[in-house]
Amino acid sequence: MAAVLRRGFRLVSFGSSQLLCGGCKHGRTSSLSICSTSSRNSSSSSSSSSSHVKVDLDGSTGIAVVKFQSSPVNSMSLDFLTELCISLEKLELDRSCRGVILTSALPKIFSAGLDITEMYGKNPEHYAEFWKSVQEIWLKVYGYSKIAIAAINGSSPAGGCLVSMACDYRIMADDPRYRIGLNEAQLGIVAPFWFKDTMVNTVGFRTTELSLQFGLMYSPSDALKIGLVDQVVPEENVLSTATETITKWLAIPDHAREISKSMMRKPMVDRLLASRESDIKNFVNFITKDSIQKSLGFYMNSLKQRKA
Ligand SMILES: CCCCC/C=C\C/C=C\C=C\CC(=O)SCCNC(=O)CCNC(=O)[C@H](O)C(C)(C)COP(=O)(O)OP(=O)(O)OC[C@H]1O[C@@H](n2cnc3c(N)ncnc32)[C@H](O)[C@@H]1OP(=O)(O)O
Repeated sequence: MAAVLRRGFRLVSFGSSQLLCGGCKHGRTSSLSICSTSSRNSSSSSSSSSSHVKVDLDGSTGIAVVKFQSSPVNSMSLDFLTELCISLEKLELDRSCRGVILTSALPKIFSAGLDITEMYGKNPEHYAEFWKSVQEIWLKVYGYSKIAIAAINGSSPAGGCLVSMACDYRIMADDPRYRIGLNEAQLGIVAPFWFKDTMVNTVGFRTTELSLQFGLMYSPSDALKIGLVDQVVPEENVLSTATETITKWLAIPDHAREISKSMMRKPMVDRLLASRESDIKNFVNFITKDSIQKSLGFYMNSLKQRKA
């Protein structure tokens, strides 16, 4: 595992094509992975669990279910992102896994997006490390060589929406109280170019333009209308529909699907890989501004007051 973690992003030759393969490099991975528990049975199915992520791999189907379990709202902290990245990397390297379903173990929430407390009141070094882990999860999911399906069984703002969009297919629960979208503008922050491009590639330019400027959050039925999700189903059917869907994808020869995916996504992945450092600098400059810190503080208070 340590060797896997030390390795950076690399290109794997596959016939005449090169596929993307990410590496999760946080430098703080070993202590996190030591905390995880895992078991493997005779049919090569396995389960593992760490504090934020639970993984069940069915060796007979090749399908892994990756559940977010970070109470109360699956906000994406540095630890959460690190664990998720390691789990996905392990599955990517596991020959018995052919596809993953990302979903939540918590009721009503897929993910509350990036953990705002990681972007508030900390020092620039922390912001840089955090942003690097955000880049890594996007690079990992968007450039994933295996099939990735989002089973969105709750609200999914901002970073939650980004991770969903980075998957190959999205199935959302039909509860009208749930919302999904890139709402950054409502927090007084700005989605960076790779968030924006991921959305453009999912729903098109005009819809993204309106969504980003207003920080729009969509109900499941509206998300379906604009193509932000591909299917809306009763909540109790989200996981079974995701399993049926991934089974259809599994009928396609892996190499043909992988190369097709890489052909579509590699230019965007390469763009971020080429500008990671400047993107981190932009983020740190932006997030350390007094006015932005003030907006985030105000937003966090409003979340707490809404509850009171
Ligand atoms: C031009 C240059 C550009 C450079 C780039 C610059 C900047 C880009 C920067 C950042 C991009 C960020 C993307 C993000 O993901 S930001 C996060 C956006 N997320 C949200 O807005 C979600 C906010 N949360 C909610 O709407 C609700 O909490 C939710 C619907 C998810 C759940 O509602 P519910 O009623 O069940 O639960 P609550 O009582 O509201 O929350 C419980 C508890 O959790 C805390 N919390 C909620 N969300 C977050 C979060 N994202 N991070 C941290 N903490 C969160 C909430 O405050 C409650 O805490 P407590 O009161 O119990 O202490």
